[in-house]
Amino acid sequence: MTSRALLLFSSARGQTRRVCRVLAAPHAALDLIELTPEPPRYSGGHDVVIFASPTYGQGELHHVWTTHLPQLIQSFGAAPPTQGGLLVLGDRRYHGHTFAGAVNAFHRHLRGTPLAPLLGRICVVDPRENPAWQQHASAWLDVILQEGSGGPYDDADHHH
Ligand SMILES: Cc1cc2nc3c(=O)[nH]c(=O)nc-3n(C[C@H](O)[C@H](O)[C@H](O)COP(=O)(O)O)c2cc1C
Repeated sequence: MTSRALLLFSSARGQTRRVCRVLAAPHAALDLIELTPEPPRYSGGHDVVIFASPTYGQGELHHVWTTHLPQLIQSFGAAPPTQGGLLVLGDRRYHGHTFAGAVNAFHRHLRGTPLAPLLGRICVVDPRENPAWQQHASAWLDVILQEGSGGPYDDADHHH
């Protein structure tokens, strides 16, 4: 049985949407779902769960996450994912003091919950400043998806 992975993202101006689409494109077993102001209806069935948010409001999560995280934690907590991670977008050039502050916000919300393991794999992306963001974030995603499939970490090495 193949395991399914979920990349749940929000985006106010389209950058996080673009990044998530690019990252998800090569992975057929990765469901890409956008979190919107409407209450999310999570149906379950994912072994791997990744949350992605841009940073807004002086180092905070995008408001859609702040609104829905408590309910999402409950929904996912019933059958917590075995693997996961967090993807955070920020802008170091114009928001240096609060750069990628959504990471801290995710920490405040998820620590002590069944989704706390997501805090173990965090990827920060600043596409304007780092032209190599795709390489960096794809490698991060590959590690999570490989772990989720239950295969040994260095399995790929044996196929070359
Ligand atoms: C009003 C506003 C506030 C922002 N605040 C921060 C911030 O505090 N820290 C940060 O790193 N980036 C901040 N950003 C940058 C966004 O996180 C970045 O542009 C991101 O790519 C936007 O993603 P989106 O297009 O998916 O909404 C801010 C952007 C805007 C427009």
